Amino acid sequence: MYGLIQVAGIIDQAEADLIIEEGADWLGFALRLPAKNEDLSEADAAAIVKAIQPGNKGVIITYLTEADEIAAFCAEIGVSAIQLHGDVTPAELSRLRTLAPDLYVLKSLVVKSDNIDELRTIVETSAEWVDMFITDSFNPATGAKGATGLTHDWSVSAELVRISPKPLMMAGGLTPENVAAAIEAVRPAAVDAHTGLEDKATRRKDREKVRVFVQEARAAFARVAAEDGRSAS
Ligand SMILES: O=C(O)c1ccccc1NCC(=O)[C@H](O)[C@H](O)COP(=O)(O)O
Repeated sequence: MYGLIQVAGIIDQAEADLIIEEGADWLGFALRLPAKNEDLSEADAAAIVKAIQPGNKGVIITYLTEADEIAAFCAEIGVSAIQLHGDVTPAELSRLRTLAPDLYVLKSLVVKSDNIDELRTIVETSAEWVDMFITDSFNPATGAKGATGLTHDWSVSAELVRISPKPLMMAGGLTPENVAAAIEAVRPAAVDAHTGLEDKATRRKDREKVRVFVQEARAAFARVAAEDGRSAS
């Protein structure tokens, strides 16, 4: 899987439609967060997921950590992919693989100023049960691990791409302006953005920002694929 584009933080059906119309692949729904500050209800997320056509995919983004609860929640919402942002142990990831063998599992690697060794260990101990890793940014001021709008040290993401046996999605402060440089520097299999695609006043996705983000990402993936002698999906 190479050249995938995810847009996260879907608020409603109109936003999901806009993102698909502008060419993104996967839609991320942030649900069951620790701060309980979800942007939409679980019922609304389930209805949007149900309407997604083959070729696109709905992904739950969550802090759940228990395999039984994760598998049951995915079945309830009707998704076939989950992005785990909490501290899920390798044992729970292994149990999740047994409980839901067809579920596509993304595991976050939250980059801080000094935690590369910890992230390397997560990759080594979890890769067997993960389909894709996602690097993201930590905000030391708030403790937030996602939707921070902050970039992190891209050399850390690039190192994780090099050592991971599984593909890596890159996130954290990506925008239409920096996504091409990020893909060229880090060489991830996929990219994800949330706040960098929002209109600052309304906090809703801005069609032009989504359009340019997708165009810039697709062009950069194609350039990197050509350089590396592989084909972009
Ligand atoms: O998207 C959220 O609302 C969210 C909330 C809490 C944890 C993670 C969350 N999202 C994970 C993502 O995939 C975001 O798109 C990613 O953090 C990038 O966000 P941004 O830096 O705003 O582009």
